[in-house]
Amino acid sequence: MRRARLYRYQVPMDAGVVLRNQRLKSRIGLVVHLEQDDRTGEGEIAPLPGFSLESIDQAESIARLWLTQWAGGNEMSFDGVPPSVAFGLSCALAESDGRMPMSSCWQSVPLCTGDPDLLFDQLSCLPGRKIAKIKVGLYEPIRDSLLVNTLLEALDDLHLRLDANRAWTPDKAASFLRWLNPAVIDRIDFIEEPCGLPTQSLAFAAQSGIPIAWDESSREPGFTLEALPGVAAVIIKPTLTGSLAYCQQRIAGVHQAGMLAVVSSALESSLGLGQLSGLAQQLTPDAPPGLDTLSLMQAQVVRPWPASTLPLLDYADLSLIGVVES
Ligand SMILES: O=C(O)CCC(=O)c1ccccc1C(=O)O
Ligand SMILES: [Mg+2]
Repeated sequence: MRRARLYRYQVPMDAGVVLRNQRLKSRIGLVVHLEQDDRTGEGEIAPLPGFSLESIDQAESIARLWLTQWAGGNEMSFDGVPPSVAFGLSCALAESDGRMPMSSCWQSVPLCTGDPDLLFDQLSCLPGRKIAKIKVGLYEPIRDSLLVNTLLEALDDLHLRLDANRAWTPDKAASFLRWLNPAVIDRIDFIEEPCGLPTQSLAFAAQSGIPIAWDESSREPGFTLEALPGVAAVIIKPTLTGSLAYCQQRIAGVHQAGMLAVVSSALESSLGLGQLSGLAQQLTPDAPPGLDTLSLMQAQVVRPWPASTLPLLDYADLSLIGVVES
């Protein structure tokens, strides 16, 4: 017996969540619940506006077609299925086949908003190497340098990941560097996409000695996985990448090229974040994932993230939008 249920959730976001210059008022996604005889599996399909090429409505109709075929007993593939749909469906399938790693540590690199006291609290919960992430490039570069200096000078075992999301011109990147304390530079693990163009980011890495990581670039056509000088890591956002098998293959490729693969959130709900946590534990044990985005939402969905105090939406709180069975 195969049965699939498809649900839609809508969760309000915190007022300040802006993605690519567009305010994200609420997060809309799908939850798929599969049953195969006595085994079940769940997955989340949540295309991210401004990042995913597929819309939520397109994702929904493709998921429906796929699930109808699956429930009819067909052997299924993810060829041509958009990334968010392929990722969510493949996670649900892997769970129902017992192939999905379950999270046991629920770890994430904390996203630091600039309040050092808050960061100290978050870091005290992290076992092992102290590492946090800061978004840069939103204000003047000097403000970013001074914040990085302050945090790294205050905590001598802290390491930082920075994320500029391509915000800097080469001039701005240079002024960031000018105000940075040279003594703390070696505790910046990497900066994601400092400049508008990949070639400018590579030049920044060479000039500054700060390793860079590819995020946006790694999902652009024509990108090749190679460890260019100064490139330390590749960010993998599974919802923007594809099926579980494809993400695994991608991560293996990053490792083979000699770089760090870092699993990261595309603002999934607590359900998807929990699965990403388990995947990261299994596939990238040496690189703590970037999953600290749940606090941008006002509720959790179906499965709780243990440390979160947000209210939990149950299946009864979601809209059931489809059931297919064999
Ligand atoms: O990577 C993380 O630590 C958090 C996730 C994150 O930064 C992010 C989440 C959604 C869309 C874009 C981004 C980004 O990399 O800027
Ligand atoms: Mg980024």
